[in-house]
Amino acid sequence: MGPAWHGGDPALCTAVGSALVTAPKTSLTPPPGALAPQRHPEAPAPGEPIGSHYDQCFGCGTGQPHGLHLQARAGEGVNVIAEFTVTPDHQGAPGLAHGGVLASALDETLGALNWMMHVISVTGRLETDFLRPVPVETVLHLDAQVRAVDGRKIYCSATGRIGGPDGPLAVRADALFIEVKVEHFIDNGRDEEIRAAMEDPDQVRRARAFEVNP
Ligand SMILES: CCCCCCCCCCCC(=O)SCCNC(=O)CCNC(=O)[C@H](O)C(C)(C)COP(=O)(O)OP(=O)(O)OC[C@H]1O[C@@H](n2cnc3c(N)ncnc32)[C@H](O)[C@@H]1OP(=O)(O)O
Repeated sequence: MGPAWHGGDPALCTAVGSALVTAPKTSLTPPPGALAPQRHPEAPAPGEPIGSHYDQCFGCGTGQPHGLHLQARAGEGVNVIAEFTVTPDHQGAPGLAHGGVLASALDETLGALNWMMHVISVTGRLETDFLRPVPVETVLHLDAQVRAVDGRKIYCSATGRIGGPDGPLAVRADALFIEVKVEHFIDNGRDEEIRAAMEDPDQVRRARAFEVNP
């Protein structure tokens, strides 16, 4: 039997060895009817730090010893700004950051946009361009913004520059985040961590802040 083409369109499918990889269900370009993003009235003020959403998060958790310890701040629009210092723990090639770590930094910065809209969303798709090598001890200046919203789909982009906020572009990403309910985590997370999170008043407060979305 031949491959089942995605949506009947052969151009959307790629055969890789004996496996079949279907192209993404949605483009990263917002459709014509998509709406401009709205900054939530209770979003943090411009420049205000956006706290960690979970202290064990690899991207932003203060209690995560192996994490990136990214600290994002609210931007003026529906955007956030963050800095990430590449350490020897983050190497791929000698003296250079691992691409997956840089993608994580972009992903985490994009995730912090949740606070600007008071929406809980998770990464559905993340497309990353690596434009320059990023040496150890570099401070990567990250900027993420929402471009458009279409129902549960949040179209967003992020950049990482070296040497300063206006420095050379080293990495960039376009992403599609999908809005979810808090049950997404409760239903899918390992019981042990879910129980601990639900017994932590700070964690419950953070989850409730996300849920308020008039
Ligand atoms: C407490 C505070 C915590 C706050 C937590 C904040 C965390 C931030 C952390 C940083 C960000 C992360 O790393 S988050 C972790 C990494 N991501 C994940 O684990 C997500 C794993 N994936 C999933 O759970 C699922 O696939 C979802 C939730 C993304 C979507 O599933 P679903 O809810 O059933 O929705 P579904 O109908 O499939 O999709 C809805 C629409 O989106 C489109 N869509 C879905 N996936 C894709 C995709 N990959 N590429 C293109 N398009 C897609 C569909 O075509 C559809 O379009 P249409 O038909 O409507 O047009």
